[in-house]
Amino acid sequence: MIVKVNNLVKRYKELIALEHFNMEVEEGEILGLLGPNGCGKTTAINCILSLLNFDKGEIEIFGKKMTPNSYDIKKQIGVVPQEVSVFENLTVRENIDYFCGLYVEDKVTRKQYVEEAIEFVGLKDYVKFYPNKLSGGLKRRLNIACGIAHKPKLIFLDEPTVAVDAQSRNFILDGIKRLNQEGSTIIYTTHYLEEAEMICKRIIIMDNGKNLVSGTNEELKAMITTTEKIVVGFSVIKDETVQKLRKIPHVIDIEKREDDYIIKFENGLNNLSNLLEFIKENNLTYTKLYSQLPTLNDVFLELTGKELRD
Ligand SMILES: Nc1ncnc2c1ncn2[C@@H]1O[C@H](COP(=O)(O)OP(=O)(O)OP(=O)(O)O)[C@@H](O)[C@H]1O
Repeated sequence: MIVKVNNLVKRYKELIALEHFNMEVEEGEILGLLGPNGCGKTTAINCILSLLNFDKGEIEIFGKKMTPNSYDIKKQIGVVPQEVSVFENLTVRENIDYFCGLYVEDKVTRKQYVEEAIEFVGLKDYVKFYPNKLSGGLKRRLNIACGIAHKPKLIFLDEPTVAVDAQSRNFILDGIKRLNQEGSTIIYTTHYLEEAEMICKRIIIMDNGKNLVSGTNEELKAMITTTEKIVVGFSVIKDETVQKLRKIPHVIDIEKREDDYIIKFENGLNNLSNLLEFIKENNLTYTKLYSQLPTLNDVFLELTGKELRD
C-alpha cells in the first residue's frame, strides 16, 4: 500500500470537513477521489500531505508515518494544486527549474528533467513566456510541469482540468495516463465524472466528508438497480401516457429533463423493444430515442438522492 489513511477527522471550528475518512492506494494505480463541491477532497489531500493539521487519524505514505518534516517522503511526491501556483516573475522554464530544484540537486540531471517536463506538457514553444502571457489551459499545463518535473513516485492532482479548454483537457488526461504508464501512482480529485470514468482504475466517492462507496467503475455501477436508461424526446405526450409508460416491464423511474424523458430500467431483457412496441401501440412520435448505460452520476444519485455534477 503506497498511501494509507485511517479514520481521518478534520474540523474547521464547528464545521466537520472530514468525518472518519479512509483511503488506501495501491502502487501503480490511478485512484479517483470524487465528490461534489465542498465534500472535503482538497482538505483530505492537504491533510495527507501534512499541509494541514488534523484532529484525529493516521496517515502513512510508502509505509511510513507522514509528518510535516518527512522530507524523504515529500521528495518522492508531486503535487499539482487546484489553484495555479507558479511565480509570475519567472518564465515557464525558470518556474519548472525552480520547482524541480527543490528536490533534484544535481545540475545535469535537473536540466534533463526540466527539458523532459517541458516536452511532456507541450510547452516547448513557450519556454521564455511569463505566466501572464499564457492562456488558462497552458497555465494549467505549466502548473502540472512544476509538480511532476522531479519524477515523483506518487502524484496528487487536485482538479487539474477545471476551466480549461477541451484541447488542453485531453492533453492533460493523456498526460496523466502516460505518467501512470511510466510508473507513477496517481491520486486524482475531480468532480467531473466522465474524466474519472476515462482514466481511473479505482474510484472513491465522498460525500459530506465521509466515504460513500469505492470500487472500479464497473463495481460502482453494479451497486445500483438502474442497468439501462432510454432517453426519448416525445413530440407530444399526455401525462396519463407517461403514467402508462411506468407500467412497461422493468421500468423503475422516469425523469423529465427539459424536453426529454429519461426512462430508467432495472435488469431485464428487451427494454428497448418493449418501449418501441408501447410507442407504436399508443401512436406516439419521437424526435430522438437512444439507450445509455448508467453513469457514475446515476450511482451518486441513486445512493444519495443528489446530483454529483454541477
Ligand atoms: N480554511 C477553511 N476554513 C473553514 N472552512 C473551510 C476551509 N477550507 C475548506 N472549508 C470547508 O470545508 C468543507 C470541505 O472543503 P474542501 O475544499 O475540502 O472540499 P472539496 O471537496 O475540495 O471542494 P471543491 O471541489 O469545491 O474544491 C467545505 O464545506 C468548505 O467550505
